[in-house]
Amino acid sequence: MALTVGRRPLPVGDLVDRLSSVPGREGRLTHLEVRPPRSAVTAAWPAWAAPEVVAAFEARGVVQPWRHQVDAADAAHAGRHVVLATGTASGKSLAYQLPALSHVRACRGARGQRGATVLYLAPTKALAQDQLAGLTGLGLDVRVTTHDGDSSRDQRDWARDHAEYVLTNPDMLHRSLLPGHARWAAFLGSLSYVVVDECHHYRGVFGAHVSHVLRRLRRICAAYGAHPTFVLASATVAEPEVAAHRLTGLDVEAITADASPRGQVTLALWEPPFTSYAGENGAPVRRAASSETADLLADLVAEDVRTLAFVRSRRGAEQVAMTAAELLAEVDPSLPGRVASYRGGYLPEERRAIEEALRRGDLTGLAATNALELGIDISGLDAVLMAGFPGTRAALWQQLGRAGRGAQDALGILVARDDPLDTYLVHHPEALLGRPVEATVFDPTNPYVLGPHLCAAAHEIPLTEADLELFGPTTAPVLDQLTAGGLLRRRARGWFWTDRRRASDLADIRSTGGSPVQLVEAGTGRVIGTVDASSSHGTAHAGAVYVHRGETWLVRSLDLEEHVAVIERTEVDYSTSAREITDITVVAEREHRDWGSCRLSFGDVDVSHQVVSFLRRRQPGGDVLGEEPLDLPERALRTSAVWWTVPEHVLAESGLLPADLPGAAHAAEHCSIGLLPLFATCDRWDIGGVSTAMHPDTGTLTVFVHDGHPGGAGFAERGFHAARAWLGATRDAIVACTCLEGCPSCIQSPKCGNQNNPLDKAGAARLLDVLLAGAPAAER
Ligand SMILES: Nc1ncnc2c1ncn2[C@@H]1O[C@H](COP(=O)(O)OP(=O)(O)OP(=O)(O)O)[C@@H](O)[C@H]1O
Repeated sequence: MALTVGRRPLPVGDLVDRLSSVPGREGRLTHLEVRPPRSAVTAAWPAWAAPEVVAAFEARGVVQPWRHQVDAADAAHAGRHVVLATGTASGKSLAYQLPALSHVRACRGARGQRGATVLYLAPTKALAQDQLAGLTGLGLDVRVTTHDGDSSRDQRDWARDHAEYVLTNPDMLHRSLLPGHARWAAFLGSLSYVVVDECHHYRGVFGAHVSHVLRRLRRICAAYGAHPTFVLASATVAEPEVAAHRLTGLDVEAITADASPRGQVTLALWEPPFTSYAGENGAPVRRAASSETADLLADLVAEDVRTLAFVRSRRGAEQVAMTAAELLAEVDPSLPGRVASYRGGYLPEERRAIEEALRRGDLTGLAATNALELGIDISGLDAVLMAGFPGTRAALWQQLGRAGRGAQDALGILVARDDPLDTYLVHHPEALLGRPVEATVFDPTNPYVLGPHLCAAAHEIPLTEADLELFGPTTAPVLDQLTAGGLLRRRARGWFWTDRRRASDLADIRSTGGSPVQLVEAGTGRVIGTVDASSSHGTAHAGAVYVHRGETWLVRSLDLEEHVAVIERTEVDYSTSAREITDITVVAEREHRDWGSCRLSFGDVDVSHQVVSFLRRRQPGGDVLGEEPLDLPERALRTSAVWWTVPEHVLAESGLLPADLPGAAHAAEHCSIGLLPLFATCDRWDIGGVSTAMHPDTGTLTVFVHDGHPGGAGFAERGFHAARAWLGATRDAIVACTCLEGCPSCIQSPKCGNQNNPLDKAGAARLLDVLLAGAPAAER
């Protein structure tokens, strides 16, 4: 029932009362969900487990394993592929470490020679480091090491020639182990287990890439006579058998009954109040989730509650930490030093130092982006703040799981951002809490993803007809395209890679869009941080304001060829936001449904984007101070989209005036983009949209929502299949919003290229009514 804070137990209920009863905070708490504690169900250690491995776990405080750990370990030991989908801190590591370590030791030669090997894959380097610490902490004589971009040549050689247990990531598998398989033959030929940890992370385009990397791994292992057992783990994956099958191509058994003990988990839903500022077009504006989170963070740190605040953007994380520190300084000058920020783009040593300070308890509060999200075992945290819904219910539980590990109680507060999705969720807790986490969405047949992996596979070992099944139903046509394009050569024995380049370089599995842009200090040449290539036009253009660890920098110039932006320290009272224009053409409709006279379609589109200018906005407040043009190249994208059209005669009968149509379509598009993350496992920034009262390709009013990745990521397709529920929720969100003309909680979008103009709230509701009137009552 109580958080342990210092030596004094602090009941979570009292804490929430204290936070919400501060004068002026009335009405902010919209829902309080309390999940009761649960006690453990244990089982006996399996008879096959090596006694010394059991003893090592016992020495670490595991008196008896939990039921699900034994079930999963038994399945893996018997050679059955298994996915363990139980909660955070439910001891998933033990479930695969027990069979893996037992097997490695059992297969040793008489003189200790390596007999069996294990490959552990994590989506981040930090998580692999964490596993390494856990494994070495067992004190067993097993040769274990990490293999990642930071490993030295000696470490890599040792891993290949001697290690029994290698901890790495899909990127290294793709770029190093698989292309260099001949050197790794002994390791891969004795591979018995492949562990895919945090497997829910492999979604969207990244998921599709990793599914092919794993198929390439299976193929190379088979060539060396190995058929490893796959163990997948995730605290937050829906339909685990389906997701695991799609990821590995194998039949996988799911273990989902969590037998670990859990403390009480309390989740508060919190909505910031309206401010006195007027937003774009005079809209009422709520207080920023980051400002509200900074207040709560300061309150919790002042109470000595160890708190992690997850903030969506890098800039937001900086701002939350800075503001909380300023607020704390007013209470006690010793407190500001107990708060810090953490995000991608910091140098690795800075990140390690902050993680360490949080572990040691030198820091009480940390504002972080999801760079800290995955599985990093920082225990003893009491509370997690989320400045904005983290995009998926899976990520929400994952972030909340950072608090209260073990049987300790935990508090989470989700602070709504001023957007349609968050507003909808804090007022519809059942949409957030009453449903299982969403299925991971990705599309392994995407030719933009499959093609480069087929080239990489052919480079590893020439492809034959027998490989077609492994890579899925679109393999044959994609191979034909690659052959016609001269990338592969067809010979009697199969498909060969004959190019001089490394085929694995063709696949950018993290979709970074190329090399990151380095932010270099003018004068000294010191690298301050990095920005992904894909976001560089919008955030590192000349004139952009960039915040790094509380310091403000101004971008002097951006060199896209050299991937360098030159920046200088400055103090300014404004922020910048880029404006982008987007155009779309239909390439092919793949599927459609008739909704009365309206039509819902899914297919391929060409999207072009260009950042054309940027706005300076006064901070605080956000008033526009001015706009400056930019000369940046257009970027083209062939991707998937879902779109809907309303024919002219329906519009004529709808009561909507022709002049209202652009604003109605635009508003419906914004709100539907805002809500798609509830139905597809994506976030708002993974998708984009275009709307028009008259599109040349359809001849009528059309609203498009498209994936933001080449070849599509599966999100728009999901929207097409869940269209009835998705567009119904869109309509409801617009109608339920209490604003008059539209606001960020319903139809205004923070990434609108047109400064949210025109928007017509009532028109959007009418348009969606007309569209939904023809929709079938029930759809999957
Ligand atoms: N049967 C057990 N009894 C007691 N403690 C256990 C047991 N199994 C594991 N633990 C401990 O529980 C903690 C969490 O384990 P672990 O990190 O493997 O969880 P996890 O399920 O992988 O968590 P996450 O999903 O958050 O990464 C560890 O400190 C581990 O030593």
